[in-house]
Amino acid sequence: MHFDVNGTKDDRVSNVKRAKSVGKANEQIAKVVEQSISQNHFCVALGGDHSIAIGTIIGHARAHPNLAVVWIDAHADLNPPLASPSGNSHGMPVSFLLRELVEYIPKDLPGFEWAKPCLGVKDIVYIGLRDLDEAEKALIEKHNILAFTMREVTELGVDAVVRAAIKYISPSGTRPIHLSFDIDGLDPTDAASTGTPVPGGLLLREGVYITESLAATGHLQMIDMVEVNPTLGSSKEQVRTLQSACEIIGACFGKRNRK
Ligand SMILES: N[C@](CCCC[B-](O)(O)O)(CCN1CCCCC1)C(=O)O
Ligand SMILES: [Mn+2]
Ligand SMILES: [Mn+2]
Ligand SMILES: [Mn+2]
Repeated sequence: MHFDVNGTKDDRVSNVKRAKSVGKANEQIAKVVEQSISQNHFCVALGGDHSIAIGTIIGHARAHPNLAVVWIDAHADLNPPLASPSGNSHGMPVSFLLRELVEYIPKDLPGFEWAKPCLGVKDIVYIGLRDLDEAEKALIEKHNILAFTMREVTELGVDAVVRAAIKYISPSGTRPIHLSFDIDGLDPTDAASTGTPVPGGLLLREGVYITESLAATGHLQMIDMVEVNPTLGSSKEQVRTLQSACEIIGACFGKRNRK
């Protein structure tokens, strides 16, 4: 039995663990992000669970409806609630954001009454994928969602991948960009202190390069830096993970290795 902050029952509903708390928290996050972006701030959301991207992206889209999203992650986070193998909301956020998936979202989810999808499948691109569930593979295939897995990153190289990603989501080069950066998109050698690490990820150097390239468009508006869990791993791994997160956030503000 789980309870929310008010001590009322908050159990698994339609296979979403702690649905009410997750929904209500994201409702607040969306309000704060919308306000911050509307005041022309560059917004940094620190997590914590990747489920916060439901709030950050819906909030950002309220201020900039023409939003495009770059999702850096070992995972697609695309499981509709009833297809999730774990019931963990951090594996679901993208399914709540895509208009084409609205039919898969349970209508009666407590706390999520406010959450309306704000992206089309062409408005998002993945980089770093290497651990997908069956439903996610099927949805990516069915909706032709652009995904550069670690295989493509290795084959094409990070420069070609990020150039292709930017060309795809912002051909005119003027669309507002939201970077949702799951630290587990990086290789565990650079980010071990996270809940679901997966070997064979992006090097920190590649993560920095992708972020710098997005910043160089002049239209990167916001970053989610999520799934950082400094309670996991050795102290050395914790320091390394936090250092990597800071490097990526720093890269939002321009080149790091200035000559
Ligand atoms: N796809 C997973 C992991 C989600 C990771 C969330 B992220 O990206 O925010 O870190 C994994 C499900 N997986 C199924 C097979 C057994 C191990 C867990 C899920 O629980 O949905
Ligand atoms: Mn998580
Ligand atoms: Mn994630
Ligand atoms: Mn992940």
